[in-house]
Amino acid sequence: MKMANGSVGSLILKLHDVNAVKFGEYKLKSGMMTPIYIDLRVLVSYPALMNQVSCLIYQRMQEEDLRFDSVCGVPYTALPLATIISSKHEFPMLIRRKEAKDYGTKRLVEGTIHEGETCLIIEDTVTTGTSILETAEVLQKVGLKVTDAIVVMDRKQGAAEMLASRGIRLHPIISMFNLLDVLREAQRIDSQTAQNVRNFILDHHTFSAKAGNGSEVPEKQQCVEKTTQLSYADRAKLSNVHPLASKLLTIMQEKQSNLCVSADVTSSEELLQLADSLGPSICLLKTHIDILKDYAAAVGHKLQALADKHNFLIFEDRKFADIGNTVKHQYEGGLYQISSWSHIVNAHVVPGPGVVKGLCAVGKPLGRGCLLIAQMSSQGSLACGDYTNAALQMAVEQSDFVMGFICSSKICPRPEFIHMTPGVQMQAGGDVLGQQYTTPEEVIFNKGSDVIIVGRGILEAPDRLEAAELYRKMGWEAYTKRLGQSGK
Ligand SMILES: O=c1ccn([C@@H]2O[C@H](COP(=O)(O)O)[C@@H](O)[C@H]2O)c(=O)[nH]1
Repeated sequence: MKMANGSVGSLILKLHDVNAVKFGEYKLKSGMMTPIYIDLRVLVSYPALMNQVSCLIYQRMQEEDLRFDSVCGVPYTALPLATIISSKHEFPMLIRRKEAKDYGTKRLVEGTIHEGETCLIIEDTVTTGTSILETAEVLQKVGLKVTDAIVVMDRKQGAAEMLASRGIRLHPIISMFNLLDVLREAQRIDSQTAQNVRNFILDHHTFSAKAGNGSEVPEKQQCVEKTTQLSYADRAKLSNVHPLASKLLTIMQEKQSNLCVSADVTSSEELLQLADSLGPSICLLKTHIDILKDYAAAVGHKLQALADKHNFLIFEDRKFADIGNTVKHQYEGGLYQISSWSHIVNAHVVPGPGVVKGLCAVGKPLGRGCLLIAQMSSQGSLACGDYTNAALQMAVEQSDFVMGFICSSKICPRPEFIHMTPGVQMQAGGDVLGQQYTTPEEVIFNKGSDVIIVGRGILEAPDRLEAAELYRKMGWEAYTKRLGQSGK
């Protein structure tokens, strides 16, 4: 959330005060049962709150520098919000009728329409995003463009992804996870309630990038997608899982380790010594081979031997980011010949799908896999929002080679994808160059990721092995807690 968390935080507490946020068992419009219900219809009874929400919406328009000619609230709850904003800031407003009149003008959109102009949609709450889409389609039918929508509350169940697939950017004021954090911090809810809701949200993502629609995922499919409660072992057996992802999940289960050590050292000897000593504690060894001052071809082969000896995989954090033809050469050739020794590599999605196609041409015949960088741990990272959604879509489209993501939290409901999170230390914080740290518990338990990537937290510890074991145990405990069982 770019906005000052203070004002959003105070709004969340006030919404809770007026019973606009309810915990219990509720049925959504779609029939889906939910442990949390957001009812912003009550806002009309609280004019001061209504004004606060409208101000935050306006603030968001300014921050995002949104360009539009008119606003339209999705009927009915967002109508008064759009009206206040329109009146206060003198933006022309349009009203979408839910049903056309059968007399008079029979219009579906009221107000003066100038074909080709852009209309900004305002909505109160989104789950799937279909209400926004329906309104957008009506506006588009009368010749308007819709590129953006602002929503007060995003339940984080797939609306942003669905709308992005239809060319509409979603700008939420409050996200579900933000709401849970604020209510939990203010002791309005207990940690168990927060976790139940979090798991529910993570497990009930409604957008299927392949289907490309906002319709809710059928109940049967949802069961398969309850990733946070599926064990690594169960996920390893899924029929559509990438063979290397299956191997990694099996290793994780066998070694009770979701720890990837980031071996950011500059001498080959130290790298190999690290791989040998920490090997029993880790599921994955991450390298930056180009920081070695003394690389020789033998290093890759020795790493492979250690990976076999200790049963871990190797992940060269090369972050490919060029056109397909170039990355092919970078992956298989040059000094490092990465494809010959590294099981996993990763890529930025900025070049488009060609980067994955290029890597796949080299890596797939060798049984290698690729992670897409959907988010980054560094402060001010641009890998967020639509960019993250684009990475997700690209992964789904090339899932024969893409096995997961580098991300800060679980971003995809599909259990065949592995989520790996860097920027992990025992305590939250950061370094002077913008790295941001969260704890193993936060990453695995709260954010639903699968693998913690730890570098300096281990490398700078007085006893690296002891530190690695500590991280392994913390990561594993967070995972078993998430599963709701111990030690499985
Ligand atoms: O978003 C990202 C992507 C990659 N990294 C890499 O992970 C390690 C983190 O090292 P620490 O010492 O634990 O900070 C490092 O190799 C980065 O290149 C990342 O940090 N964030």
